[in-house]
Amino acid sequence: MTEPLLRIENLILRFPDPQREGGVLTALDGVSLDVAPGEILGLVGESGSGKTTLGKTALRLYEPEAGRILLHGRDIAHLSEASLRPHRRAMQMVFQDPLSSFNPRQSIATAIATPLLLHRLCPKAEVPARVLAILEEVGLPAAFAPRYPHQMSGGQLQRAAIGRALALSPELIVADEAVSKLDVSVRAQILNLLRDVQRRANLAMIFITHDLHVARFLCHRVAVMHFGKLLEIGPTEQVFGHPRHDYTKALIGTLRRPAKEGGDPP
Ligand SMILES: Nc1ncnc2c1ncn2[C@@H]1O[C@H](COP(=O)(O)OP(=O)(O)OP(=O)(O)O)[C@@H](O)[C@H]1O
Repeated sequence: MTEPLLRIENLILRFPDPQREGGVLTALDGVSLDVAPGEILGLVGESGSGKTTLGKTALRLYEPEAGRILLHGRDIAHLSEASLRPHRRAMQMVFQDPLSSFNPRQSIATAIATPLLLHRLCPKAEVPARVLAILEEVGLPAAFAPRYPHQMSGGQLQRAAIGRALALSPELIVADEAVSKLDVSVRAQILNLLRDVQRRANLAMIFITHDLHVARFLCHRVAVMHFGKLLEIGPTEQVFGHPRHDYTKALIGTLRRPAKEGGDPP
């Protein structure tokens, strides 16, 4: 078996409970999983089940209370910010709302160039050409380079956000509801783009979604979360075709029901 790129063991993370003074809310309750190089792992489950918290903790945007986060076998769960720095480049996140993930006063070219310069990934003189190559990779013509975030559509901005993450040649991307705010017509294009770039770069991806159609389309394996626990994990067709838990069965049952009028499109 391939060495996992990322191995998560018994992660526990609690937040203060806003409903009960002094109370805590267990967002991650002993979660363990592996992500192989080049694998897309879907994280599904209802709102509040802990998907985003797990994605952010895997990237060490949160520090877990207990458990291990092994990146290439090295435990990064409790590293200091300074010790984490060399690992940060390898792990990138793409968020749901691309507009709020860009600085409104920075052009797209600057937004992509800044991390390239910060991480000294290419000589300064080559940065403009590298930015254009990245834009092309994500399907944006060079004319977009000088544009500002408010001058672009949601789909175009999400392309730029994917480009900005790819610029750092990461090994793992956590995509958190990366297509759920986009128009249905654009959603398929961005999903195809994610799949193409993932294949080209043999990237590993944790793809967080509440949309089971999307998970089925994109992911090699799927993990189902419920109240901070990982209920089941397996190859996508196995989880969808032969769910083990009643909760997963119920969740998947909703796939077969027609979409409610006015509800989210598939
Ligand atoms: N920064 C935070 N501070 C306090 N509580 C939080 C924080 N982030 C998440 N929580 C709580 O932790 C639990 C898990 O939230 P999380 O956002 O990880 O779930 P999710 O499955 O990603 O939900 P959604 O699909 O709505 O984004 C929820 O009860 C949430 O209210």
